[in-house]
Amino acid sequence: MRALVTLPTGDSPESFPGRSGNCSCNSGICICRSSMTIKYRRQSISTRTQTHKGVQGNGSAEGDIVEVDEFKEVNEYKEVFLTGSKVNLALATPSDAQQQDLMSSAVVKNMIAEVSDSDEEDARQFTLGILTKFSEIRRKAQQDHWDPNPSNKSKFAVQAGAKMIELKCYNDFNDVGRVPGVRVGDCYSYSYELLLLGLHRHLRGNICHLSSTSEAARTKYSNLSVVLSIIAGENDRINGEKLMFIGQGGKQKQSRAETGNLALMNSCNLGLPVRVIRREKDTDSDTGQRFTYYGLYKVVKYFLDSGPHGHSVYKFFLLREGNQPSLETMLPHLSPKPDLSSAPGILLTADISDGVEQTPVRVVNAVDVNAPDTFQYITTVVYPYKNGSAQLPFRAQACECVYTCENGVCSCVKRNSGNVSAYNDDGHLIRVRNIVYECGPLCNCSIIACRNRVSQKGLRWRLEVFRTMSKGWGVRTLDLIPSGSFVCELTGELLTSTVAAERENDEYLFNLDFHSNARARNKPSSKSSKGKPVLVEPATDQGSKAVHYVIDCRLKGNVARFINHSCKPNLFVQGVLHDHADLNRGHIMLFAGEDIAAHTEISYDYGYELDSVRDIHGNVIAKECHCGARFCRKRMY
Ligand SMILES: C[S@@+](CC[C@H](N)C(=O)[O-])C[C@H]1O[C@@H](n2cnc3c(N)ncnc32)[C@H](O)[C@@H]1O
Repeated sequence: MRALVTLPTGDSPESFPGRSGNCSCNSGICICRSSMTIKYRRQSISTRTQTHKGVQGNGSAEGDIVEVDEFKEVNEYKEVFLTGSKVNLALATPSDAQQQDLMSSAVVKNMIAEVSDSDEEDARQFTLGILTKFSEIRRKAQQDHWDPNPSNKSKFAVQAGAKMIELKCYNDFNDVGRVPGVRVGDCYSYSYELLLLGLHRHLRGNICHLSSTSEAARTKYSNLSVVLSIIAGENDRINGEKLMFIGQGGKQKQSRAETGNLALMNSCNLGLPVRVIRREKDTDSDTGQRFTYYGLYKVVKYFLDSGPHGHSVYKFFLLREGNQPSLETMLPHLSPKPDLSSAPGILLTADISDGVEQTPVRVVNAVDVNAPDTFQYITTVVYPYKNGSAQLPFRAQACECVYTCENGVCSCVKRNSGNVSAYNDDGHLIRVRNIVYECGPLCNCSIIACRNRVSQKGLRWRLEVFRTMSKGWGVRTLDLIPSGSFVCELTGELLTSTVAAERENDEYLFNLDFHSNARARNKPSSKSSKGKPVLVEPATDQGSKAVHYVIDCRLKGNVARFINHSCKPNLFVQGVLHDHADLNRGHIMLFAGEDIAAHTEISYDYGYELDSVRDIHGNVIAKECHCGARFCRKRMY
């Protein structure tokens, strides 16, 4: 069935659809089903407005650091899963007998917090909420105090981290075991992120431990200091399930059995799990490094050995615990050249684009024996042919800029509403617009250096097509994608709706709804359901008779053809013009609506209205939705 790609319907800041929650929005009308959802929606409005210039409707100026109540959504999750009675994360105080067990190295059960699926989902949302808020405050600080020196970027993280702590927007989970909401394979760029999530509570030290005088140590761990987490760096040898970790000290003198080393010895003797985070160099990361959560390990032995600085050091040998997602599937970079024959049913192809994309797109199946249907992989939209030539849309206007394009100078940038670029200096879309004008093939500026060409440079993030349990194929990201980043275009054959109606299979048809949006825009007095005026787009050079267009990506398409619908999507659609000027045929670009953790399925709202699909007799056709979102509508249409 044909999906209506939900296009932005106004330049009002609330139209950042990745966070639309329980609202279904179409053609400027949003229906929100509960007051709670409306509240969430309002919160996402206010957090997004941080990057806007001028005074917002709620009276807060653009430069304001977010107010405390904007963190309510995050803190509400926190209340539910951290302090609510539903989830018992805290271990009960052990009886004497239990303490004996602890002391005799018995495996401590319950250390991997047993959390139900729905509570885990709450915890996940809480976790992602923290990351999103942190990145929003950090980006805002960076934008306000622009500093061209990349090595100074960390100071904005420090400011943002301090602000998050001041606002009490962090996870205060402070115990041994798994942190709910954090998943194996999650990647981070900043040590502040680890701290705010409660994953590793030290900004510099590699061993994070509970002190022996802490409440938890006194009640659960026999007055012993025990380790919560360690960061394994370059000197530590990690081979998937096995880790040789070098303890503290050993630089100036022999390392001693104290502080972190002692806590690791205690964890070993008590048989307690330790969270392991791997630190690696990563040139793609803002900080030049990446932290990846590898899961829970147990210290199985320790010994004194010669260290890299000539003094003896304590070395700890750790083994990964069972019952955790396998590292091979969660961390594909562990096996850069996967051997297809050794993993039948898991890795089907290392690159479904067959080299056409600059970043390979893997296909994996851990569910059944199916493989994706064959299709032609294309990176740009294909236009229909008539009388032997492609029916190309109107020519785009071009700028005369030399090298790069700046606000107030470039004629393409100026075509955007407000006369300013839609992107910030990091190339993130600042907010959703009716349409974004980028520079194009006729422009004079440099294809590489121009900052107004964000969505035409192909795939940047590692995406993976995977077999879902109930939705066929889906797409997940293998990288953390920051909010506002361009993810991919939806390519396919561009057809008129009349031609598309004759196509047999309509599962991969996407309506381009620019026309109805344009109609809404042409009524200056029209109001969205929230009472905000819909902004009027400047007059366009499109023809008087608008045609409805549809993209069919079944036979020709790209990775976007596998992206599923969600009632709480993490992507949103932004129409972009760069190589032509026809508003009815804008490029369908997908952007991240929030920080998307690695290994998360990516999704957008297909935009169906319920009961809008009928058979030839007029009977409603319903299709179940399996997006699994907390407030799923239960039906796609
Ligand atoms: C464009 S395709 C998406 C990729 C598709 N899952 C596949 O296997 O190729 C759209 C189809 O995917 C399925 N789908 C997408 N999102 C879904 C959801 N939330 N619940 C159930 N099915 C979904 C529906 O069958 C829909 O018609």
